[in-house]
Amino acid sequence: MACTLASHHQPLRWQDACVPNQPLPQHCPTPRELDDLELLTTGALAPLVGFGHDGSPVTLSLPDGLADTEVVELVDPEGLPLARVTTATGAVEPLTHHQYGPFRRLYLTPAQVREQYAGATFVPVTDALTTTQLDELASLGGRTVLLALVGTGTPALSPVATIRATLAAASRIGAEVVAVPLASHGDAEADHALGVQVVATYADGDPVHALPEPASDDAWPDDVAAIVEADQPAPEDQGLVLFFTGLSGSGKSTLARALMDRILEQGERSVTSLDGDVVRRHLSAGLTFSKADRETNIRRIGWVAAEISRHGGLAVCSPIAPFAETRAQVREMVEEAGGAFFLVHVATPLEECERRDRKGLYAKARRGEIPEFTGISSPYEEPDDAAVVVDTTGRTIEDALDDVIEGLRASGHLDLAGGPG
Ligand SMILES: Nc1ncnc2c1ncn2[C@@H]1O[C@H](COP(=O)(O)OS(=O)(=O)O)[C@@H](OP(=O)(O)O)[C@H]1O
Ligand SMILES: Nc1ncnc2c1ncn2[C@@H]1O[C@H](COP(=O)(O)OP(=O)(O)O)[C@@H](O)[C@H]1O
Repeated sequence: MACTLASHHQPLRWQDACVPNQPLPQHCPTPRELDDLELLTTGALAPLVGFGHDGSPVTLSLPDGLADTEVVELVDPEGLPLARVTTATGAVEPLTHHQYGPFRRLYLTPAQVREQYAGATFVPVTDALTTTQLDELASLGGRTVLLALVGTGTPALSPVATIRATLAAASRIGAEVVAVPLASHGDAEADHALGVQVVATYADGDPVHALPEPASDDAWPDDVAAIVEADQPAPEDQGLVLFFTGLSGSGKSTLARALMDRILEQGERSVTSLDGDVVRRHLSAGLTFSKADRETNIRRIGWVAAEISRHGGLAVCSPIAPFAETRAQVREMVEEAGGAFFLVHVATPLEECERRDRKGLYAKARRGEIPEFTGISSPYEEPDDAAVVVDTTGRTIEDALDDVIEGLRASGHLDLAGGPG
Protein backbone atom coordinates (compact mmCIF):
# COMPACT_ATOMS: atom_id res chain seq x y z
CA MET A 1 0.00 0.00 0.00
CA ALA A 2 1.31 3.44 -0.89
CA CYS A 3 1.79 6.17 1.71
CA THR A 4 -1.29 8.37 1.79
CA LEU A 5 -1.30 11.84 3.22
CA ALA A 6 -3.96 14.45 3.72
CA SER A 7 -3.14 18.11 3.47
CA HIS A 8 -1.24 19.12 6.63
CA HIS A 9 -0.77 22.56 8.06
CA GLN A 10 1.70 21.38 10.69
CA PRO A 11 5.08 20.00 9.60
CA LEU A 12 4.53 16.34 8.89
CA ARG A 13 6.07 13.69 11.11
CA TRP A 14 7.33 10.60 9.33
CA GLN A 15 5.26 8.38 11.60
CA ASP A 16 2.11 10.02 10.14
CA ALA A 17 3.24 9.42 6.64
CA CYS A 18 3.86 5.74 6.27
CA VAL A 19 2.39 2.41 7.10
CA PRO A 20 4.48 0.37 9.53
CA ASN A 21 7.30 -1.71 8.04
CA GLN A 22 7.12 0.17 4.77
CA PRO A 23 10.72 1.24 4.13
CA LEU A 24 11.06 4.92 3.27
CA PRO A 25 12.84 5.85 0.08
CA GLN A 26 16.42 6.83 0.83
CA HIS A 27 18.58 9.56 -0.63
CA CYS A 28 22.22 10.48 -0.05
CA PRO A 29 22.52 14.29 -0.24
CA THR A 30 25.50 16.12 -1.69
CA PRO A 31 28.40 17.00 0.66
CA ARG A 32 27.08 20.58 0.84
CA GLU A 33 23.59 19.39 1.73
CA LEU A 34 24.98 16.99 4.35
CA ASP A 35 26.79 19.91 6.00
CA ASP A 36 23.55 21.94 5.98
CA LEU A 37 21.69 18.97 7.42
CA GLU A 38 24.14 18.70 10.29
CA LEU A 39 23.78 22.39 11.15
CA LEU A 40 19.97 22.16 10.87
CA THR A 41 19.81 19.18 13.21
CA THR A 42 22.17 20.65 15.81
CA GLY A 43 20.24 23.92 15.94
CA ALA A 44 23.23 25.88 14.59
CA LEU A 45 21.09 27.37 11.81
CA ALA A 46 18.33 28.53 14.17
CA PRO A 47 15.83 29.98 13.51
CA LEU A 48 16.03 27.84 10.36
CA VAL A 49 14.84 24.31 11.08
CA GLY A 50 14.37 22.95 7.58
CA PHE A 51 15.46 23.04 3.96
CA GLY A 52 14.07 25.42 1.35
CA HIS A 53 12.70 28.22 3.47
CA ASP A 54 11.97 31.46 1.65
CA GLY A 55 15.14 33.24 0.57
CA SER A 56 17.40 30.77 2.38
CA PRO A 57 20.37 29.25 0.51
CA VAL A 58 19.92 26.09 2.59
CA THR A 59 18.20 23.91 0.02
CA LEU A 60 17.91 20.20 -0.74
CA SER A 61 17.49 18.85 -4.23
CA LEU A 62 15.93 15.45 -4.63
CA PRO A 63 16.17 13.26 -7.73
CA ASP A 64 13.12 13.30 -10.04
CA GLY A 65 12.04 9.88 -8.84
CA LEU A 66 11.59 11.19 -5.27
CA ALA A 67 9.95 14.52 -6.08
CA ASP A 68 6.46 13.24 -5.28
CA THR A 69 7.47 11.25 -2.22
CA GLU A 70 6.15 12.75 1.00
CA VAL A 71 8.91 11.71 3.36
CA VAL A 72 12.46 10.77 2.38
CA GLU A 73 15.14 9.25 4.59
CA LEU A 74 18.44 11.06 4.21
CA VAL A 75 21.48 8.80 4.53
CA ASP A 76 25.22 9.41 4.64
CA PRO A 77 27.45 8.03 1.83
CA GLU A 78 27.74 4.73 3.71
CA GLY A 79 23.96 4.40 3.98
CA LEU A 80 23.57 5.39 7.65
CA PRO A 81 20.13 7.04 8.07
CA LEU A 82 20.69 10.58 9.43
CA ALA A 83 17.28 12.25 9.23
CA ARG A 84 13.86 12.20 7.64
CA VAL A 85 12.76 15.14 5.56
CA THR A 86 9.19 16.05 4.65
CA THR A 87 9.38 17.14 1.05
CA ALA A 88 6.43 19.55 1.13
CA THR A 89 7.75 21.62 4.03
CA GLY A 90 11.48 20.82 4.11
CA ALA A 91 11.08 19.99 7.82
CA VAL A 92 13.84 17.75 9.13
CA GLU A 93 13.57 15.12 11.83
CA PRO A 94 16.99 13.99 13.08
CA LEU A 95 17.63 10.27 13.54
CA THR A 96 21.29 10.20 14.45
CA HIS A 97 24.32 12.45 14.23
CA HIS A 98 27.11 12.20 11.72
CA GLN A 99 29.49 9.69 13.29
CA TYR A 100 32.65 9.38 11.23
CA GLY A 101 35.32 11.54 9.73
CA PRO A 102 38.56 13.04 10.97
CA PHE A 103 38.28 15.27 14.06
CA ARG A 104 34.60 14.31 14.55
CA ARG A 105 35.16 14.92 18.30
CA LEU A 106 35.64 18.63 17.56
CA TYR A 107 32.28 19.01 15.79
CA LEU A 108 30.31 20.28 18.80
CA THR A 109 26.71 21.45 18.78
CA PRO A 110 25.92 24.98 19.98
CA ALA A 111 24.52 23.45 23.17
CA GLN A 112 27.77 21.54 23.83
CA VAL A 113 29.77 24.70 23.19
CA ARG A 114 27.61 26.53 25.75
CA GLU A 115 28.30 23.81 28.30
CA GLN A 116 32.07 23.77 27.73
CA TYR A 117 33.02 27.28 26.68
CA ALA A 118 30.48 29.83 27.96
CA GLY A 119 32.16 33.18 28.54
CA ALA A 120 34.91 32.70 25.94
CA THR A 121 35.71 34.91 22.95
CA PHE A 122 34.75 33.24 19.66
CA VAL A 123 36.88 33.67 16.55
CA PRO A 124 35.72 32.43 13.13
CA VAL A 125 38.57 30.85 11.13
CA THR A 126 38.50 29.81 7.45
CA ASP A 127 42.22 29.64 6.67
CA ALA A 128 45.56 28.85 8.32
CA LEU A 129 46.30 31.54 10.90
CA THR A 130 49.34 33.73 10.34
CA THR A 131 51.89 34.89 12.90
CA THR A 132 50.38 38.40 13.03
CA GLN A 133 46.86 37.05 13.49
CA LEU A 134 48.10 34.80 16.30
CA ASP A 135 49.82 37.75 18.00
CA GLU A 136 46.54 39.64 17.84
CA LEU A 137 44.63 36.70 19.35
CA ALA A 138 47.24 36.26 22.10
CA SER A 139 46.69 39.88 23.10
CA LEU A 140 42.93 39.40 23.59
CA GLY A 141 43.38 37.68 26.94
CA GLY A 142 40.80 35.34 28.47
CA ARG A 143 39.59 32.11 26.95
CA THR A 144 39.52 31.90 23.16
CA VAL A 145 37.61 29.43 21.00
CA LEU A 146 38.62 29.18 17.36
CA LEU A 147 35.54 28.24 15.32
CA ALA A 148 37.01 26.44 12.29
CA LEU A 149 34.41 26.92 9.54
CA VAL A 150 35.10 23.81 7.52
CA GLY A 151 31.95 23.06 5.50
CA THR A 152 32.12 22.19 1.81
CA GLY A 153 33.60 25.05 -0.21
CA THR A 154 34.22 27.39 2.73
CA PRO A 155 37.80 26.97 3.99
CA ALA A 156 40.79 27.93 1.86
CA LEU A 157 42.47 24.58 2.59
CA SER A 158 40.79 21.16 2.76
CA PRO A 159 38.57 20.81 5.84
CA VAL A 160 40.93 18.38 7.56
CA ALA A 161 44.02 20.53 6.88
CA THR A 162 42.15 23.61 8.11
CA ILE A 163 41.43 21.86 11.39
CA ARG A 164 45.03 20.58 11.67
CA ALA A 165 46.39 24.06 10.98
CA THR A 166 43.93 25.60 13.45
CA LEU A 167 44.90 23.07 16.14
CA ALA A 168 48.59 23.82 15.56
CA ALA A 169 47.89 27.56 15.82
CA ALA A 170 45.65 27.10 18.88
CA SER A 171 48.34 25.21 20.78
CA ARG A 172 50.59 28.29 20.46
CA ILE A 173 48.13 30.57 22.22
CA GLY A 174 46.30 28.12 24.49
CA ALA A 175 43.03 28.40 22.52
CA GLU A 176 40.34 25.76 21.98
CA VAL A 177 39.13 24.55 18.57
CA VAL A 178 35.56 23.76 17.53
CA ALA A 179 34.78 22.56 13.99
CA VAL A 180 31.62 23.86 12.29
CA PRO A 181 30.48 22.37 8.95
CA LEU A 182 29.37 25.71 7.51
CA ALA A 183 29.14 25.16 3.75
CA SER A 184 29.33 27.65 0.93
CA HIS A 185 26.29 27.93 -1.37
CA GLY A 186 27.91 29.96 -4.14
CA ASP A 187 26.30 33.28 -3.14
CA ALA A 188 28.89 35.36 -1.26
CA GLU A 189 26.38 37.73 0.32
CA ALA A 190 23.96 35.03 1.49
CA ASP A 191 26.84 32.87 2.72
CA HIS A 192 28.31 35.76 4.70
CA ALA A 193 24.94 36.47 6.34
CA LEU A 194 24.51 32.79 7.15
CA GLY A 195 28.03 32.59 8.60
CA VAL A 196 27.46 35.62 10.83
CA GLN A 197 24.25 34.07 12.09
CA VAL A 198 25.81 30.64 12.77
CA VAL A 199 28.78 32.15 14.62
CA ALA A 200 26.40 34.29 16.69
CA THR A 201 24.43 31.15 17.58
CA TYR A 202 27.61 29.43 18.81
CA ALA A 203 28.72 32.55 20.73
CA ASP A 204 25.22 33.06 22.21
CA GLY A 205 25.97 36.61 23.38
CA ASP A 206 29.66 36.08 24.19
CA PRO A 207 32.12 38.28 22.25
CA VAL A 208 32.91 37.42 18.62
CA HIS A 209 36.28 38.61 17.33
CA ALA A 210 36.64 38.91 13.54
CA LEU A 211 40.25 38.69 12.37
CA PRO A 212 41.44 41.13 9.71
CA GLU A 213 42.69 39.74 6.38
CA PRO A 214 46.41 38.94 6.71
CA ALA A 215 48.87 41.25 4.97
CA SER A 216 50.46 39.83 1.82
CA ASP A 217 53.89 39.52 3.51
CA ASP A 218 52.47 37.83 6.60
CA ALA A 219 53.89 34.36 7.30
CA TRP A 220 52.67 31.19 8.96
CA PRO A 221 54.48 29.65 11.93
CA ASP A 222 56.63 26.74 10.68
CA ASP A 223 54.33 23.93 11.82
CA VAL A 224 51.31 25.64 10.26
CA ALA A 225 53.26 26.27 7.04
CA ALA A 226 54.13 22.55 6.81
CA ILE A 227 50.43 21.63 7.05
CA VAL A 228 49.51 24.13 4.32
CA GLU A 229 52.27 22.84 2.05
CA ALA A 230 51.23 19.20 2.47
CA ASP A 231 47.62 20.12 1.68
CA GLN A 232 48.42 22.13 -1.42
CA PRO A 233 51.16 20.34 -3.32
CA ALA A 234 52.88 22.12 -6.18
CA PRO A 235 51.19 21.37 -9.55
CA GLU A 236 53.91 18.87 -10.53
CA ASP A 237 53.31 16.86 -7.33
CA GLN A 238 49.52 16.94 -7.55
CA GLY A 239 47.38 13.99 -8.67
CA LEU A 240 46.42 14.42 -12.32
CA VAL A 241 43.57 13.22 -14.52
CA LEU A 242 44.15 13.61 -18.25
CA PHE A 243 40.76 13.28 -19.85
CA PHE A 244 40.51 12.94 -23.65
CA THR A 245 37.01 13.46 -25.09
CA GLY A 246 35.87 13.35 -28.71
CA LEU A 247 34.00 11.37 -31.33
CA SER A 248 34.71 7.72 -32.06
CA GLY A 249 37.75 7.60 -34.34
CA SER A 250 38.85 11.14 -33.47
CA GLY A 251 42.17 9.86 -32.08
CA LYS A 252 41.60 9.74 -28.31
CA SER A 253 43.06 6.27 -27.75
CA THR A 254 45.94 6.83 -30.16
CA LEU A 255 46.97 10.09 -28.50
CA ALA A 256 46.39 8.73 -24.99
CA ARG A 257 48.53 5.68 -25.71
CA ALA A 258 51.33 7.77 -27.26
CA LEU A 259 51.25 10.13 -24.29
CA MET A 260 51.43 7.27 -21.78
CA ASP A 261 54.44 5.87 -23.64
CA ARG A 262 56.17 9.23 -23.29
CA ILE A 263 55.32 9.40 -19.58
CA LEU A 264 56.67 5.88 -18.98
CA GLU A 265 59.77 6.59 -21.05
CA GLN A 266 60.49 9.61 -18.88
CA GLY A 267 60.16 7.37 -15.84
CA GLU A 268 59.08 9.89 -13.22
CA ARG A 269 55.45 8.78 -12.81
CA SER A 270 53.39 5.64 -13.08
CA VAL A 271 50.14 5.85 -15.01
CA THR A 272 46.74 4.13 -15.09
CA SER A 273 44.83 3.92 -18.37
CA LEU A 274 41.04 4.19 -18.40
CA ASP A 275 40.38 3.81 -22.12
CA GLY A 276 36.75 3.90 -23.30
CA ASP A 277 36.71 0.49 -24.98
CA VAL A 278 38.75 -1.20 -22.24
CA VAL A 279 36.57 0.20 -19.44
CA ARG A 280 33.48 -1.10 -21.20
CA ARG A 281 34.96 -4.61 -21.21
CA HIS A 282 35.65 -4.54 -17.46
CA LEU A 283 34.37 -1.81 -15.11
CA SER A 284 31.33 -1.00 -17.26
CA ALA A 285 30.62 -4.42 -18.79
CA GLY A 286 26.93 -4.75 -19.66
CA LEU A 287 26.20 -1.05 -20.01
CA THR A 288 24.50 0.12 -23.23
CA PHE A 289 24.94 3.38 -25.13
CA SER A 290 21.73 4.96 -23.82
CA LYS A 291 22.17 8.42 -22.29
CA ALA A 292 21.73 7.03 -18.77
CA ASP A 293 24.25 4.21 -19.28
CA ARG A 294 26.80 6.53 -20.87
CA GLU A 295 26.47 8.82 -17.85
CA THR A 296 26.97 5.87 -15.50
CA ASN A 297 30.00 4.78 -17.52
CA ILE A 298 31.61 8.21 -17.35
CA ARG A 299 30.86 8.67 -13.66
CA ARG A 300 32.52 5.30 -12.96
CA ILE A 301 35.59 6.37 -14.90
CA GLY A 302 35.52 9.68 -13.03
CA TRP A 303 35.23 8.01 -9.66
CA VAL A 304 38.20 5.71 -10.27
CA ALA A 305 40.27 8.53 -11.77
CA ALA A 306 39.47 10.79 -8.82
CA GLU A 307 40.61 8.12 -6.36
CA ILE A 308 43.86 7.70 -8.31
CA SER A 309 44.41 11.46 -8.18
CA ARG A 310 43.64 11.52 -4.45
CA HIS A 311 46.87 9.59 -3.93
CA GLY A 312 48.91 11.79 -6.21
CA GLY A 313 48.64 9.35 -9.15
CA LEU A 314 48.12 9.97 -12.82
CA ALA A 315 45.11 8.61 -14.74
CA VAL A 316 44.65 8.88 -18.49
CA CYS A 317 41.01 8.52 -19.59
CA SER A 318 39.82 8.31 -23.19
CA PRO A 319 36.06 7.74 -23.45
CA ILE A 320 33.78 9.63 -25.86
CA ALA A 321 32.10 11.31 -22.82
CA PRO A 322 29.59 13.16 -25.00
CA PHE A 323 27.70 15.06 -22.28
CA ALA A 324 28.97 18.34 -20.79
CA GLU A 325 27.18 17.83 -17.49
CA THR A 326 28.77 14.43 -16.87
CA ARG A 327 32.22 15.75 -17.77
CA ALA A 328 31.63 18.59 -15.28
CA GLN A 329 30.76 16.01 -12.63
CA VAL A 330 34.03 14.20 -13.29
CA ARG A 331 35.95 17.47 -12.99
CA GLU A 332 34.20 18.13 -9.69
CA MET A 333 34.97 14.64 -8.35
CA VAL A 334 38.64 14.98 -9.27
CA GLU A 335 39.02 18.47 -7.83
CA GLU A 336 37.17 17.45 -4.69
CA ALA A 337 39.75 14.66 -4.32
CA GLY A 338 42.55 17.23 -4.57
CA GLY A 339 43.58 16.29 -8.13
CA ALA A 340 43.92 18.43 -11.23
CA PHE A 341 41.59 17.79 -14.16
CA PHE A 342 43.12 18.38 -17.59
CA LEU A 343 40.57 18.13 -20.40
CA VAL A 344 41.73 17.50 -23.97
CA HIS A 345 39.11 17.86 -26.69
CA VAL A 346 40.14 15.73 -29.65
CA ALA A 347 38.12 17.84 -32.06
CA THR A 348 38.59 15.85 -35.26
CA PRO A 349 35.41 16.59 -37.26
CA LEU A 350 32.79 13.93 -37.90
CA GLU A 351 33.58 13.78 -41.65
CA GLU A 352 37.20 12.80 -40.92
CA CYS A 353 36.23 10.28 -38.21
CA GLU A 354 33.72 8.75 -40.61
CA ARG A 355 36.28 8.70 -43.43
CA ARG A 356 38.69 6.80 -41.13
CA ASP A 357 35.95 4.46 -39.88
CA ARG A 358 38.56 2.16 -38.40
CA LYS A 359 36.06 -0.26 -36.93
CA GLY A 360 33.39 0.04 -39.66
CA LEU A 361 30.97 1.37 -37.03
CA TYR A 362 30.01 4.59 -38.85
CA ALA A 363 28.97 2.59 -41.94
CA LYS A 364 26.84 0.35 -39.74
CA ALA A 365 25.38 3.35 -37.90
CA ARG A 366 24.50 5.01 -41.24
CA ARG A 367 22.71 1.81 -42.25
CA GLY A 368 20.76 1.99 -39.00
CA GLU A 369 22.40 -1.17 -37.64
CA ILE A 370 23.77 0.60 -34.52
CA PRO A 371 21.26 2.75 -32.64
CA GLU A 372 22.28 5.89 -30.76
CA PHE A 373 25.67 6.21 -32.42
CA THR A 374 27.55 9.34 -31.33
CA GLY A 375 27.61 11.98 -34.06
CA ILE A 376 25.05 10.11 -36.19
CA SER A 377 22.04 9.38 -34.03
CA SER A 378 23.21 10.48 -30.58
CA PRO A 379 24.58 13.92 -29.65
CA TYR A 380 28.13 15.03 -28.84
CA GLU A 381 28.24 18.25 -26.80
CA GLU A 382 31.47 20.07 -27.59
CA PRO A 383 33.35 21.20 -24.46
CA ASP A 384 33.97 24.88 -23.83
CA ASP A 385 36.33 24.17 -20.92
CA ALA A 386 39.08 22.13 -22.58
CA ALA A 387 42.68 22.96 -21.68
CA VAL A 388 43.77 21.76 -25.14
CA VAL A 389 41.75 21.40 -28.36
CA VAL A 390 43.38 19.26 -31.03
CA ASP A 391 42.06 18.42 -34.49
CA THR A 392 44.11 15.50 -35.79
CA THR A 393 43.01 15.87 -39.43
CA GLY A 394 46.00 15.76 -41.75
CA ARG A 395 48.50 15.70 -38.91
CA THR A 396 50.88 13.03 -37.70
CA ILE A 397 50.31 11.53 -34.29
CA GLU A 398 53.58 13.05 -33.00
CA ASP A 399 52.58 16.49 -34.24
CA ALA A 400 49.13 16.34 -32.62
CA LEU A 401 50.64 14.95 -29.42
CA ASP A 402 52.97 17.96 -29.22
CA ASP A 403 49.93 20.22 -28.65
CA VAL A 404 48.94 18.15 -25.62
CA ILE A 405 52.48 17.98 -24.26
CA GLU A 406 52.89 21.74 -24.61
CA GLY A 407 49.54 22.37 -22.86
CA LEU A 408 50.59 20.12 -19.99
CA ARG A 409 53.96 21.83 -19.70
CA ALA A 410 52.32 25.28 -19.67
CA SER A 411 49.88 24.17 -16.95
CA GLY A 412 52.80 23.18 -14.71
CA HIS A 413 51.34 19.71 -14.13
CA LEU A 414 53.65 17.62 -16.28
CA ASP A 415 56.82 18.47 -18.16
CA LEU A 416 57.71 15.86 -20.77
CA ALA A 417 59.68 18.25 -22.90
CA GLY A 418 62.96 16.81 -21.71
CA GLY A 419 62.13 13.35 -23.11
CA PRO A 420 63.55 10.21 -21.46
CA GLY A 421 65.47 11.16 -18.34
N1 LIG B 1 26.30 3.64 -30.15
C1 LIG B 1 27.61 3.88 -30.01
N2 LIG B 1 28.05 5.17 -29.92
C2 LIG B 1 29.37 5.41 -29.77
N3 LIG B 1 30.31 4.46 -29.70
C3 LIG B 1 29.93 3.15 -29.77
C4 LIG B 1 28.56 2.84 -29.92
N4 LIG B 1 28.47 1.47 -29.97
C5 LIG B 1 29.72 0.99 -29.83
N5 LIG B 1 30.61 1.99 -29.72
C6 LIG B 1 32.05 1.79 -29.47
O1 LIG B 1 32.24 2.11 -28.10
C7 LIG B 1 33.26 3.06 -27.93
C8 LIG B 1 32.77 4.25 -27.09
O2 LIG B 1 32.60 3.86 -25.78
P1 LIG B 1 32.71 4.94 -24.64
O3 LIG B 1 32.60 4.21 -23.38
O4 LIG B 1 33.91 5.75 -24.85
O5 LIG B 1 31.40 5.83 -24.91
S1 LIG B 1 30.69 6.81 -23.87
O6 LIG B 1 31.73 7.69 -23.33
O7 LIG B 1 30.07 6.01 -22.82
O8 LIG B 1 29.69 7.57 -24.66
C9 LIG B 1 33.63 3.58 -29.28
O9 LIG B 1 35.02 3.46 -29.27
P2 LIG B 1 36.02 4.64 -29.67
O10 LIG B 1 36.04 4.52 -31.15
O11 LIG B 1 37.33 4.23 -29.05
O12 LIG B 1 35.55 5.95 -29.19
C10 LIG B 1 32.97 2.65 -30.28
O13 LIG B 1 33.92 1.81 -30.81
N1 LIG C 1 47.20 12.85 -35.81
C1 LIG C 1 46.56 11.76 -35.44
N2 LIG C 1 46.33 11.55 -34.13
C2 LIG C 1 45.63 10.47 -33.71
N3 LIG C 1 45.13 9.54 -34.53
C3 LIG C 1 45.33 9.70 -35.85
C4 LIG C 1 46.04 10.82 -36.37
N4 LIG C 1 46.07 10.72 -37.69
C5 LIG C 1 45.43 9.58 -38.01
N5 LIG C 1 44.99 8.94 -36.93
C6 LIG C 1 44.27 7.66 -36.94
O1 LIG C 1 42.94 7.86 -36.49
C7 LIG C 1 42.47 6.69 -35.81
C8 LIG C 1 41.98 7.12 -34.45
O2 LIG C 1 41.48 5.99 -33.76
P1 LIG C 1 41.40 5.94 -32.20
O3 LIG C 1 42.63 6.49 -31.60
O4 LIG C 1 41.00 4.55 -31.82
O5 LIG C 1 40.22 6.97 -31.94
P2 LIG C 1 39.21 7.02 -30.72
O6 LIG C 1 39.88 6.42 -29.54
O7 LIG C 1 38.92 8.47 -30.57
O8 LIG C 1 38.03 6.23 -31.19
C9 LIG C 1 43.66 5.74 -35.72
O9 LIG C 1 43.56 4.79 -36.76
C10 LIG C 1 44.85 6.65 -35.95
O10 LIG C 1 45.95 5.97 -36.52
